[in-house]
Amino acid sequence: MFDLLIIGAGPGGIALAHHLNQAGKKVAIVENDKWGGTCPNYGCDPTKMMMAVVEAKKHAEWLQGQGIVGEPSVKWEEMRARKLNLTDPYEKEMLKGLEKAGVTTIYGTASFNRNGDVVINEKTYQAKQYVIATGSRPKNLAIKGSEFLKTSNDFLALPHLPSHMTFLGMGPVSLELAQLAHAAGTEVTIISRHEAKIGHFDQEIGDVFIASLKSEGIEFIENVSINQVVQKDEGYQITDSKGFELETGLVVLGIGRGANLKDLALENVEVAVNAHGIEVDEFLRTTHPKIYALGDVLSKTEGHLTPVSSFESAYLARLLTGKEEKAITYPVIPSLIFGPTKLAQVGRVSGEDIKVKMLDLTSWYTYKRINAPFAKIKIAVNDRNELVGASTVSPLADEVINLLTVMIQQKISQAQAERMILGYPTVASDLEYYY
Ligand SMILES: Cc1cc2nc3c(=O)[nH]c(=O)nc-3n(C[C@H](O)[C@H](O)[C@H](O)COP(=O)(O)OP(=O)(O)OC[C@H]3O[C@@H](n4cnc5c(N)ncnc54)[C@H](O)[C@@H]3O)c2cc1C
Ligand SMILES: NC(=O)c1ccc[n+]([C@@H]2O[C@H](COP(=O)([O-])OP(=O)(O)OC[C@H]3O[C@@H](n4cnc5c(N)ncnc54)[C@H](O)[C@@H]3O)[C@@H](O)[C@H]2O)c1
Repeated sequence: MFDLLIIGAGPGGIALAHHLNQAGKKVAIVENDKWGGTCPNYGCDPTKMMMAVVEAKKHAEWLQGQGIVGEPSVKWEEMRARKLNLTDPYEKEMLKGLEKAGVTTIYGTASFNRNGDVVINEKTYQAKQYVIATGSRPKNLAIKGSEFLKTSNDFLALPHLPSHMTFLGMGPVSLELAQLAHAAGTEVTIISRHEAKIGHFDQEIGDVFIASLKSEGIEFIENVSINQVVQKDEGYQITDSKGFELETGLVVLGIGRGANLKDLALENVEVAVNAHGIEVDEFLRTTHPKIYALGDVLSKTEGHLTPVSSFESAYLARLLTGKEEKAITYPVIPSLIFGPTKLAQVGRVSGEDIKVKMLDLTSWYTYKRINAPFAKIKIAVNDRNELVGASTVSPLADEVINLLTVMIQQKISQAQAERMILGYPTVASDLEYYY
């Protein structure tokens, strides 16, 4: 009998396995695909490894005629080979790490039986407690020809790109993958079923991000709901019910992800789920007394992101080893969309009780240095002049948003920011001038 059996070896499940193993618990972890889960195999890591190439190209282009001679170009096949060499070994390293630490690893699909035990490859396993960390999978569209639609996993596995590609949806998956394809020479169209608006991001700042992609030549089509995909000689024809038609080499889905529940047989253990995933209370407990859940598989508003899964696994490790008694409370969580120009947001940037200002940063030294064409920030402070939120778009938005996240979390006011000395010239040395 194990102390704990974890289903799903993504960032959430693996971190929890290590935490509890180090605490002396007898831990088993089950995986039915790649050890490490979505982030290192199909998500964050491979996409950002490729994005580094696209960023390098753009940074060189921005300095063309100012010292840079010649225009670099991106080759999909080489960029993909780099990803294969650098991120594909993660899977084996993750498995080795678990085995070396003494965690029992089981390869197979886990499901619960009516006794509340877990069955894997027809063998039954028992544990004192179970954690479901099965993550999510891409949603498909229920339309005619949906079998021709590709997922983000399929996109990353393409040996070559067609001359034109279409991305459905306007979330981070479409907006990031579209940039990879476009930089490698493919014409790209992004189709939104509504007006172009990026999820929860501030509309004004989001519009600047969209403008940056449009300036590259990425096409945006709004208010179109595709209802049919038909195979053609050299690709596909997609249509809607109002007469829209587009011929394209490939159609990639970026319309969100749904919780991975299908193999778990949760009906046998009466774990409550809704349309967005598993329901848990503020201690990450499901409706079954021995079963907890964490990560992307949860129905939650905090964001389905790697650091959120990791945060939940650290909390659960403390809870299950008696080091934590309180309910989980999340800190402010930044969200990002990557590219040579990045979009990032944290906290609140609208509301009656806060002061909000917009700064155009393109003339600031930090951005002039790299000749960035798009750089803006919206900053919100409360009546004590403490930062409560920010939304920003620039090539350095990833670094800026993390610094601002720390400042919001620590409730740092302008007076306190002025008393710090930070390296110059960097994004950090701009911080005190944002207030
Ligand atoms: C293209 C893309 C880019 C992304 N980029 C970023 C980014 O830049 N930053 C960021 O923070 N997040 C990003 N994400 C999101 C991030 O990958 C996820 O939030 C993160 O992987 C969630 O971790 P998890 O452990 O909850 O689940 P997962 O990583 O999904 O792991 C769950 C694991 O459980 C396994 N599993 C499922 N069912 C069973 C079963 N019945 N039995 C056994 N095993 C099972 C699955 O095979 C999987 O390996 C991206 C996602 C995608 C798709
Ligand atoms: N940089 C990052 O942090 C990053 C990068 C990639 C993915 N992710 C994570 O991966 C997950 C999936 O991302 P995503 O972009 O696929 O999903 P998303 O939910 O963020 O965005 C989905 C988009 O598709 C649209 N949409 C939904 N249903 C549709 C339909 N039936 N027809 C047409 N359009 C539809 C939505 O309006 C939205 O614009 C998210 O949790 C995201 O946080 C994060």
